[in-house]
Amino acid sequence: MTPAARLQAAIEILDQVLAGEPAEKALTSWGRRSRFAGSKDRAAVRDHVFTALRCLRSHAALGGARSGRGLILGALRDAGQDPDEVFTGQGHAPAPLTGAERQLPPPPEGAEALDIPDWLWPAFSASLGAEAEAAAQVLRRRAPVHLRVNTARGTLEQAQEALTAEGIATRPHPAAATALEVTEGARKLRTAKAYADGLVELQDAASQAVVEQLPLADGMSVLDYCAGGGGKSLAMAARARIRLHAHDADPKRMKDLPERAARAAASVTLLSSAEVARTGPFDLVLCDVPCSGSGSWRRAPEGKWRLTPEGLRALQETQSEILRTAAGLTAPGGTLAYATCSMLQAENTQQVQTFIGESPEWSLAAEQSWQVQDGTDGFYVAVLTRAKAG
Ligand SMILES: C[S@@+](CC[C@H](N)C(=O)[O-])C[C@H]1O[C@@H](n2cnc3c(N)ncnc32)[C@H](O)[C@@H]1O
Repeated sequence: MTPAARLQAAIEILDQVLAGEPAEKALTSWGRRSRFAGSKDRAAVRDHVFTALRCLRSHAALGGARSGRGLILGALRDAGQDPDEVFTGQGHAPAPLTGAERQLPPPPEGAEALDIPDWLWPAFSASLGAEAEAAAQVLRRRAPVHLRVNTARGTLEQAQEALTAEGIATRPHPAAATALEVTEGARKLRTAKAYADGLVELQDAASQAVVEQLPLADGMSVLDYCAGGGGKSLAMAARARIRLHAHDADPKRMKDLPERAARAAASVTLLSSAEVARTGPFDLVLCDVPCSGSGSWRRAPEGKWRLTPEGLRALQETQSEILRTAAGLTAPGGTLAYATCSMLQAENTQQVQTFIGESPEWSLAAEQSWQVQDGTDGFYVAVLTRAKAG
C-alpha cells in the first residue's frame, strides 16, 4: 500500500469508530477484508488510527471536522505536512480537498489543544498541578513498550540476551527492578521465544512498581480481588512463594489466566464471588480497581472521550465499595493495597483518605504515584495495614 492508501484506510476505519465501533474491532475487520495489506501496512494503519484517537479534539479542530477525513487532515497539519501531497485522489489516496477543507481553521487552544475534555480539565489540572500540561502532552503520544522479566524463569540479563538474539533491543527501566523498555523490534515480541516461554510478559513498568511496593513473603495467602487478565497476579507470584487467589466480578476476564500462569510457572486459584468469602480472610488483598484509566489513555485513547462526569462518579462509588469489601476480606494485622491506573486525585488519595477517615482499624503504611511524564503509565498505590486483633 502507498502511504496515502494507508491514510485512506485509516479514514474509513476512523469513520466506523466515530460511529460507535470499538477501534480494535474496526481494525480487525478491516484487516480481514484487506488481504492485500502486509504487516507493515497494518502497523502503519493502526498507528494512524490510534494517533487520531489520542489527538481527537485537536486534530478534529485542525482538520475542521470530527470525521475520518477531518482527523487525518488535522494530523497532517499538526505534523507540518502538506495535505495536498496525500489528498490527491490518485490510486487509493483520499479524494482531493474541497474548498471548505482548504480553509485553515483557527488553531486549537487550552484543553482542546491538549486533547483533554473540557469538563475534566479542572480536575486533571488540579490533580497534576504544574505538570498538567506536560502530562496531557505525553498522553497525545504513543506509549513505550515495557516488559516484566519473570525472575522465576531467568535474570534481567538473561532475558535481554535472549531478546537480542531475536532482534529485540531493550534497556532496564528505572521504575522497577524487573522492568525492561523495548527500544527496537517491539513488533517481533508476540512471536519471540522468550515471550512464548514465559521469560518475559508485556507489562508497564509502573504496574510492576505497584507490585514491588507490596510486602509479599513466602507462605502468605494473597487475593488479587480485581484480577482481570491477571497481570498483577503473575507479578506477585514471581516475587514470593505465596498462596495466590484471583477473583474478578467479571470472571470471563480471567479466562486466559490459568494458561498464562502455566507459562510463567506460577500457580493460582480462581475464586468466584461466593468462594472469596468462604476462602478468606487473606494476609494480603490487592484491589486494582476499575478506574478512569487516565494513566493509560496513551494505550486506550477511546476511554478519554468515553468518560463522562456521571461515569466518573459511578466509578468512584464502585471504588469505595470495593475498598470496603476488600477490607472485610483482609485478616487482622494484614495488608490491603488499593491501586488505580489513574492520575486523578478523586480516584486516588481522596478515596483512601475517605476510607481511612471511616475505618479506625486501618492506617496508611505507604503511598506512591507514577506519572506519564516520567516514562511509565500513570499509576497510584496505597498500602494500608489493618490493626492486629485484640
Ligand atoms: C483495572 S482492571 C484490573 C487489571 C488487572 N489487575 C491487571 O493487572 O491486568 C479492573 C478489574 O476490576 C473488575 N471489577 C469491576 N468491578 C468489580 C467489583 N465490584 N469487584 C471485583 N472486581 C471488579 C473489572 O472486571 C476489571 O477486570
